Amino acid sequence: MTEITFYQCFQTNILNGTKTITIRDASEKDFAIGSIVDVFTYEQHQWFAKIKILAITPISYHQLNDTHASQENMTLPELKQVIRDIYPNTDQLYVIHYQLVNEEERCRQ
Ligand SMILES: CC(=O)Nc1ccn([C@@H]2O[C@H](CO)[C@@H](O)[C@H]2O)c(=O)n1
Repeated sequence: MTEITFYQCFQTNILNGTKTITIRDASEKDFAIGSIVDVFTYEQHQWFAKIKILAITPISYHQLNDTHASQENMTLPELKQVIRDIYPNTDQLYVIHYQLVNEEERCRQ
């Protein structure tokens, strides 16, 4: 998998580095660790960044804690609500840690 989409409302937090994880279901758990992935908005499919996949860790919904919330730049209740809205019937989730790839790093490829 070489691309990922995010809801447009998260674009600012991804670009300013305050959101450093995303939590997805099994359909999006198969990124290669260390790979660089193009990031698009979900709504318009507009490219806005490249990220490097650092780690992918299984987690169940009830294990979500304040650390995950702060890595999402949300409160825990906000995060749990967002995840329930996106994945209403899924308990098995995956935390994807990523790092924004800047221009310099991109040119070193
Ligand atoms: C657009 C699409 O296909 N799917 C998703 C799925 C999740 N997310 C965000 O990841 C975090 C945890 O789920 C929260 O910040 C979510 O809003 C997203 O932006 N887009």
